[in-house]
Amino acid sequence: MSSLRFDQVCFSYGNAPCVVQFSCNLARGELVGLIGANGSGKSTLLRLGAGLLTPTVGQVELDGKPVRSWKGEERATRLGYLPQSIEAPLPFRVGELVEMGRAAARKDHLLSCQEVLAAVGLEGHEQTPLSQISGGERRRAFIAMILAQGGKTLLLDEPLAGLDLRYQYELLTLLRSLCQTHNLTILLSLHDLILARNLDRLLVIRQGQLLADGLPTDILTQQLVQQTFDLDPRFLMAGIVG
Ligand SMILES: Nc1ncnc2c1ncn2[C@@H]1O[C@H](COP(=O)(O)OP(=O)(O)OP(=O)(O)O)[C@@H](O)[C@H]1O
Repeated sequence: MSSLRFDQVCFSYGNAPCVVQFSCNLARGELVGLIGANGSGKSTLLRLGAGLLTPTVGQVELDGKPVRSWKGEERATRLGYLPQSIEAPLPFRVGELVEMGRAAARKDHLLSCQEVLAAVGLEGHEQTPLSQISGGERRRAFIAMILAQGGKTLLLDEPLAGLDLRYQYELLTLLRSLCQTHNLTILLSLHDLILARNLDRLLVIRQGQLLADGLPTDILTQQLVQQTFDLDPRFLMAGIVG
């Protein structure tokens, strides 16, 4: 059974179509990247996956049931969602944020507070106010909260944005090991095609439609990248495509 399934999903903001007949199955244990130009619909797809938006047509299923039919706490124990923007002023400390994630977790949650903070490189920062850490550190604190929540399906909107190279690779390594050892399903949007080559599978979208779905080494061709981003064919892509 797939963990998350999009079945012929369409979505419009008002009269403007944003997602067009999008279908895919995400299996347990997969670390999947979502690639596309600005405005192509990545965040919208992740919000549909999290049940924060309702498809105009089609269905999104989480663990075999329509995602929105899982109620509040039940959904929170199954699914973690990291929004793209986490700018809200928060009068909390790092440890309190992580505890909020744990409050939603089941008894058999995956990782302790200490473990998730160590995993994102914020050990010893439990008492630090969120207002006193950098943007990249704040993103890592939110990722720690989502890991503490213990859901088996994670939808992460640009989790690597604003992280320096070390933490980008450390976070990817952590996410990969969670997929392998705890059978998590992770769908994350990203813009860096070199980092994307480290994922198990990529979904490439253009104007809300699925252009390609497969292994990074198979699908990241010069032609696909040019089509995805409307690039001038003379643009040099050494190191980006396989
Ligand atoms: N709340 C909204 N109301 C109306 N239109 C929206 C809304 N949110 C997004 N859109 C539009 O839907 C389209 C897809 O937006 P979305 O944020 O899903 O793209 P994205 O691929 O995540 O972009 P980016 O890479 O810039 O984050 C864009 O044209 C955007 O303007």
